[in-house]
Amino acid sequence: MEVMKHTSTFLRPPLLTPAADGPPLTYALVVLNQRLPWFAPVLWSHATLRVFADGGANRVYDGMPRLFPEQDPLELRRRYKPDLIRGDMDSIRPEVKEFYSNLGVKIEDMSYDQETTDLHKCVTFICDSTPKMDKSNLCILVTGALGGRFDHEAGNINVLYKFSNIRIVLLSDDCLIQLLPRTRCHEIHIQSSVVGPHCGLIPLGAPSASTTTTGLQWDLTNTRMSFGGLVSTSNIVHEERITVRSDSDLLWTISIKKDL
Ligand SMILES: Nc1ncnc2c1ncn2[C@@H]1O[C@H](COP(=O)(O)OP(=O)(O)OP(=O)(O)O)[C@@H](O)[C@H]1O
Ligand SMILES: Cc1ncc(C[n+]2csc(CCO)c2C)c(N)n1
Repeated sequence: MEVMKHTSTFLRPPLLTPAADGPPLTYALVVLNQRLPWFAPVLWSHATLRVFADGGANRVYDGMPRLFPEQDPLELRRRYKPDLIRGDMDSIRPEVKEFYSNLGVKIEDMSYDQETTDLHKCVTFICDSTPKMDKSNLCILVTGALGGRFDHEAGNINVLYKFSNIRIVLLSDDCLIQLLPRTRCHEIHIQSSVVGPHCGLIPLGAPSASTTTTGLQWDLTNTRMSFGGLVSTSNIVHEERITVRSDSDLLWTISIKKDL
């Protein structure tokens, strides 16, 4: 079975990122409508495509001047200009919409679609603008995806399952989540300066009859996992390299260090 490697190098400034830490990935950033994390500028500098989901535009407009209080707010807002604003446009403020529109940013009102979330709409755009052969190197980073309203959180996690062939990382201030598809063996390289030690493995889509891990304090060996049975929470990374193999798709979560 093919090995899929995972790293969190996107949380370190690009200049500090070692070249051979993992597969060379192309990053896209989606900003959702929750408070901008303080490491958003680092994610921004890794990304080659940046999309604001509806009210996510307000969060960058308000949040960047808050993160850099000594800098000119107008200059900051011009610098952190997205490639697209997409969504059903019920949350972006009129003056924010006007500001980005005047900068020439395309603003796509998709209010005709009340079946899919704004995150789904943004991920669809990123996939559509990435050539098929490059999709295996694509990694979509999503800020504001966790915490807050539980229906939104569940909807955001559902996007991981809907696009299970794409690397998508959901981020909050405190942790990140990604899907480990059952079709691969997984090697997770821990950058202990930015993530850990708390982690978890969660069989959210379906129970697992057999999951095996290495590198964790509480490793699993052909273990059954399910809701109502065992779910691995508050586990601890013990080694720099974690391996996971399962007969079911699993959610991997790891804490983000407070002071990177
Ligand atoms: N509290 C939250 N927790 C997690 N994700 C959120 C939260 N609020 C917004 N999001 C994410 O940001 C996206 C954009 O949110 P926004 O509020 O702009 O539009 P919306 O989806 O129409 O929300 P609402 O249901 O509040 O009208 C949402 O689709 C969701 O993915
Ligand atoms: C069963 C069901 N539940 C909720 C919605 C509502 N909804 C789901 S995604 C979305 C867009 C949010 O920007 C909205 C309004 C629906 N369509 N179907």
